[in-house]
Amino acid sequence: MIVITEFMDEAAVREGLSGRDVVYDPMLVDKPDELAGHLAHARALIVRNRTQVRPALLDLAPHLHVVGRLGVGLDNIDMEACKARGIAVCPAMGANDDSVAEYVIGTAMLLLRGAYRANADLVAGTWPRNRLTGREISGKVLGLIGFGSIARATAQRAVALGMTVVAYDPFLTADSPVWTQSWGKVTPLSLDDLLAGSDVVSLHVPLTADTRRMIDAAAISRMRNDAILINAARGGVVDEAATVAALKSGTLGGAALDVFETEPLNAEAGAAFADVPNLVLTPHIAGVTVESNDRVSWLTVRNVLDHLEREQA
Ligand SMILES: O=C(O)[C@H](O)COP(=O)(O)O
Repeated sequence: MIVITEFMDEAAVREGLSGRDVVYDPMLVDKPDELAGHLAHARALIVRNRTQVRPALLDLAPHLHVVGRLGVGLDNIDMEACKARGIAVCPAMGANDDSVAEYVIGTAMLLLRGAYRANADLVAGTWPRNRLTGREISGKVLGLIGFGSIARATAQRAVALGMTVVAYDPFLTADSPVWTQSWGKVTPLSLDDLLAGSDVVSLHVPLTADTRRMIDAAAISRMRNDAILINAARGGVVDEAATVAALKSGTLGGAALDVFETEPLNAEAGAAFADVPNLVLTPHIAGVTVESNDRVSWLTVRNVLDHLEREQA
């Protein structure tokens, strides 16, 4: 049986998994008893970021061979526990790169320009033309924290728009070939230099013990007062309270937060973000577009079926 606990492209389920024994319920993640019943028969499990694939879940799935991840973040999956039980984990590598890259560029342009802030004024009949003289993205410095494939897709777009791109990635040496791409160069920098010199800082790191709260009040204080911070990586990498405080005091120019320490953000946690200036909030959709959902879903179907077929051979 293939058990799918969160939403995916329905055509990929219907056509890609036709003839298979499949349980597909986009809300199954929120029905633990039902999920436990299905896990007893599961040979494959397909999840997004909410299903916690921890030992407690794995104990309920004695026949599990493979976990298909409809995305690339693996912080909801205990990789060691899966490895110890011989369960393969297949992330949808590369399939949502373009979606996240477009989100980063889109929110950077939106926040630099400030052009979204006029509706109430225009409706009220005022004409705040001078106040809304925003900034261009061309000529600005984009600082990428982490330089994996999503960051590279973002850098390519930024270079095409006339930005200078710098990046901090402790896993890459200064002589790595990745800094010179066919579309241009990216300059490796220390984290401090990147924070101090970037107009837009975007995060592209997984959530680990090393990256938790890496953008805290001290890191934000190193950034320019007019800088834009974009977190489409994972909540927990950015200190939310420090970001809100900096936006309110004007020591940070703007922020786009797509991911949060607690997801889904409930009304109580959400209240902390009410009336914060120059803040764009989105519900973890940077990696989810119509197109990426299609790519991610079909890639995951292929990954899971390939794995099950290899096991049977
Ligand atoms: O990790 C990812 O790739 C993104 O967060 C998208 O995955 P999700 O749809 O499971 O959130």
